[in-house]
Amino acid sequence: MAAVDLNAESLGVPRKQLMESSGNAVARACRDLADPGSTVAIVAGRGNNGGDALVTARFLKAYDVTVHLLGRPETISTDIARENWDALVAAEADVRTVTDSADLDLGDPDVVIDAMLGTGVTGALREPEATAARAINDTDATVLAVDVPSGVDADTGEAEGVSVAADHVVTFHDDKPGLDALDCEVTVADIGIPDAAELFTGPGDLIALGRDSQSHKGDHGDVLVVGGGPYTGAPALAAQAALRAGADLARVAAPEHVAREIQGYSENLIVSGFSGAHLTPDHVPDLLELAADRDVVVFGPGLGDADATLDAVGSFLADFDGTAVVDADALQVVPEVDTDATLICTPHQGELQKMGGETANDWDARCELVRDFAGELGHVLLVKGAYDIVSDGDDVRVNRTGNPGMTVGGTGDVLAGVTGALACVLPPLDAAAVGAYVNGRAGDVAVEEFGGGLVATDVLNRVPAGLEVDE
Ligand SMILES: NC(=O)C1=CN([C@@H]2O[C@H](COP(=O)(O)OP(=O)(O)OC[C@H]3O[C@@H](n4cnc5c(N)ncnc54)[C@H](O)[C@@H]3O)[C@@H](O)[C@H]2O)[C@@H](O)CC1
Ligand SMILES: [K+]
Repeated sequence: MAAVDLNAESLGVPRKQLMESSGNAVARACRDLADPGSTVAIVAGRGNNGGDALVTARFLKAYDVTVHLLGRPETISTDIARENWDALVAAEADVRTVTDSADLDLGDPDVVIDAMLGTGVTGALREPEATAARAINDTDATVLAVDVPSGVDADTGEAEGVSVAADHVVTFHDDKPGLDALDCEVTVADIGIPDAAELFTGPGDLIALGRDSQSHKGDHGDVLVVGGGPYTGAPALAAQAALRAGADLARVAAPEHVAREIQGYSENLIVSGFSGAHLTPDHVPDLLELAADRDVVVFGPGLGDADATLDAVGSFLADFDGTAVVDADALQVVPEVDTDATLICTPHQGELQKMGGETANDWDARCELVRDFAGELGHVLLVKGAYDIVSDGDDVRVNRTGNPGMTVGGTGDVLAGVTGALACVLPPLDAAAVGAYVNGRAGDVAVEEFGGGLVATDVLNRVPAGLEVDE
């Protein structure tokens, strides 16, 4: 939800606007439950759940409303909730602060609006919320909960201690799985979050990458790039991109002549050479062994399409059961392979067609075709284009970052490496979507700097900027 929020904000729909819609939706539900003139007690916590109900208070002019804030106003935890509190105070609404739960006096209201805690709850209710929950449950009032009954876990429907027993819940944007288990009426309110905030990748998608300050070397991934043969730069680009995207280690396995050259490019990479000019089935047992201890393998950059190479790709994938990003010539092998591996395939339109995938001019149809084909393959697809389409056969995400300057050779290798690094720390669909987003953003930063004439290393070196969360 935090990701969707930030994406909505980047689309011009800020959180405070969502809070206004949420509060309004709760007021609507309250009007359905009680006639004008009824008494309404709002019990508000200090987070955004409370903030929603502070908005509700403004929308219930025809009712006799009292707001009980649990805690001192200075401890309200978000700016938008505090602004809504200040607005009630400025308007001389009937507001009270409760610092000692023993002082909470709800009276005998017709409706209690429970806005103590929503999705931000952790663990059992503390004081004064626990006592307040009992007080709410002890009234004869109809209890209307905001988003989730306070104390209840929105995902499981369970509570660690006391929780509010609600008659009705107005929940926002989407059904919460935990609410199905409760004995109360649930209304899902549309609060104006654009569908685009979920379909299109955005800054919110980077939240999942937040690093733990206690993290150790190796926590962020060890990536193996298998590539090179007719092309030498591609595997080096992919491996360096993996490092730029946060992997702790990047290794390359390539034919000896490529391995020697790569070692010359970058001291940051670990390189293993194998005999001959290109990959052949003879190399597969060693590669499988090398791959077994890695988090993710990026397979394909610069491998070429010699028959023996494609045979080797097939036999590698047939025996591999880890996670791999498959790119370039290796892609055409995927539809024929029966594998237990988790694959993220990164074709452009031409490669998609070579794999047997179809495309359409109509945008929606194109997304549907990618979803169906991903489902058929049983793997994640990231189809590159002006808009990148990502699907696991179920969900579809679309990425709009990037620019025409990125059609230059090598940017696809950078994307494969970035996606490989992200697949070490994110589920495959997210890794593909965030990979496309970050790679495109890196290209956007590069084009802003150079104006045009981009080369792949420009994009590669701006991957860290692509990963930066805007404040
Ligand atoms: N897109 C969204 O996510 C939207 C969310 N909205 C509202 O925002 C809510 C989430 O807001 P927040 O993230 O601020 O979280 P909450 O308001 O649910 O709770 C946060 C507060 O609860 C305290 N707290 C946590 N666990 C506690 C416990 N066991 N006992 C006592 N206090 C505890 C925290 O210290 C913090 O002050 C949603 O439930 C919803 O009502 C809406 O404003 C609209 C949009
Ligand atoms: K609540």
